Amino acid sequence: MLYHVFMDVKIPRDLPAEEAAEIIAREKAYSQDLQRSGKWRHIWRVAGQYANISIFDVRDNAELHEILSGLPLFPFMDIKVTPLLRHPSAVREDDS
Ligand SMILES: O=C(O)C[C@H]1C=CC(=O)O1
Repeated sequence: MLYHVFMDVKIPRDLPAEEAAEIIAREKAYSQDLQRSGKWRHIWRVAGQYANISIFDVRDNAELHEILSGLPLFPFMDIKVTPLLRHPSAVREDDS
């Protein structure tokens, strides 16, 4: 199943810089592993915001929840999930 996920990052200002940098480095490695696996299909920075729009291709809601709740930045993000399905007018074969 495909999911559109909006992640809005809100790192508290009083989090020590070293701790924040360590969490961000772990987040990057976690994200890149999932991108290489094909489960995290796309990630785009939202211009002007510390936020991203991502597309996940996972088995079901439970797998998506497991992945998102395992994000090192999970405690510091607002996340909105939109499940997607193929549009009946889509012509591209890879839109599913
Ligand atoms: O920077 C972000 O958008 C948050 C997060 C998502 C992947 C990653 O490496 O960082």
